[in-house]
Amino acid sequence: MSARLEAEHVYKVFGRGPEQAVERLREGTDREELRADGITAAVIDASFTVEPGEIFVVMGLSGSGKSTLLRLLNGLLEPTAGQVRFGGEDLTALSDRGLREVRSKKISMVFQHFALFPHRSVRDNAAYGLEVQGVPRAERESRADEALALCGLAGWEKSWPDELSGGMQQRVGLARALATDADILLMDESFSALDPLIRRDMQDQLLELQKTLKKTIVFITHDLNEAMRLGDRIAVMRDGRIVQIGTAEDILMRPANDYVGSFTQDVDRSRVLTAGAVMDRDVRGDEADCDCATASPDMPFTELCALSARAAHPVAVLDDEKKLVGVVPRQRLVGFLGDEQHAPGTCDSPRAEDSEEDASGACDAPRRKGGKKVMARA
Ligand SMILES: Nc1ncnc2c1ncn2[C@@H]1O[C@H](COP(=O)(O)OP(=O)(O)OP(=O)(O)O)[C@@H](O)[C@H]1O
Repeated sequence: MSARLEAEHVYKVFGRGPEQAVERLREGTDREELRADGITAAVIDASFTVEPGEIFVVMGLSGSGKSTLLRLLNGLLEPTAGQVRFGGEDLTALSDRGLREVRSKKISMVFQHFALFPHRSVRDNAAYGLEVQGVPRAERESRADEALALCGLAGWEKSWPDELSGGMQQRVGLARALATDADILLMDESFSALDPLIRRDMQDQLLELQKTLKKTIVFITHDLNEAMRLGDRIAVMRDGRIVQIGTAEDILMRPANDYVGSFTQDVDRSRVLTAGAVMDRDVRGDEADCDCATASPDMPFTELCALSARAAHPVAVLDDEKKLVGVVPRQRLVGFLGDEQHAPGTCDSPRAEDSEEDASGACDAPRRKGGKKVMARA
């Protein structure tokens, strides 16, 4: 069973007088002023909740505080102020023994450099966390083999790490984390050392595994594309502070400030946006009621484009109960592919209505409400 992970007003300050430094930060002193005094505010007032089964990505440039935050979450570092709770239990209040217990049984880490033992077989590497827990050999080997199979490594159990490619070695790292059946997976730049194609493959594998495992995952990365691909939600860090928490669409379409906006400029929007994000929600009730193909809110942008190209009118977006929740005129799709952060403006020209229909095949709409055509409103 996964558990909720909560950080509440967490600070981590390195250097002399950390508690006083936190007070100064609370009073408005900025990080640079503290740095001039030889004090580093690595994490400043971080608050968030990671829900069970969620992939929560922490994204930021080098030095923004990601790794420190991760070490606070797994109890390797103690916060200077604030609380980290895991399944409701305050990690900061645990004894050393209690903390070790939580760390070995409930939290698993996957690192960037695979941290495999070269003189242990793949199976023994995958079983390492269980060995630390004192699980008997036969059980740990069968659990390790199961985890390896989940990660696509069935048949490699007896191999040595150096017989495996980088991507496969990282799969062993992932299998080791999964074998312990920990509730929380903390992944620190886990795929950053891999070639782009293998990295993408690992991202797919993680997303696929997560569909059934539903772990609580915190994934650290400096790559926004990776963050957007993996994260149910993304926290963007800058200079120790979390400057925005949101879905990929929130970050892309409603960046909290120019800093976040500047990150999103190179993002391939077509990979991130969905029908729900781009649709016009202002449905008026005079939309087509025909047999043309419709979209669901989570339909990927590229699929929506294909649908729109075949449609004679704006694509209707229906929810699970087949209720109309929005429409997507073709012009709107084009607008969202640019770097505009807002929906395209309204056009009052009566000719706009015709242009969409002219550009594509006819709709044989047998049932148009009140005999009206679908209106292109954007
Ligand atoms: N043990 C420490 N003692 C002093 N300063 C530290 C310590 N650990 C981290 N820092 C400082 O805290 C700040 C945040 O570092 P952190 O490693 O958390 O950033 P990061 O975003 O993970 O960067 P990177 O992606 O390069 O690992 C940096 O200025 C770093 O120098």
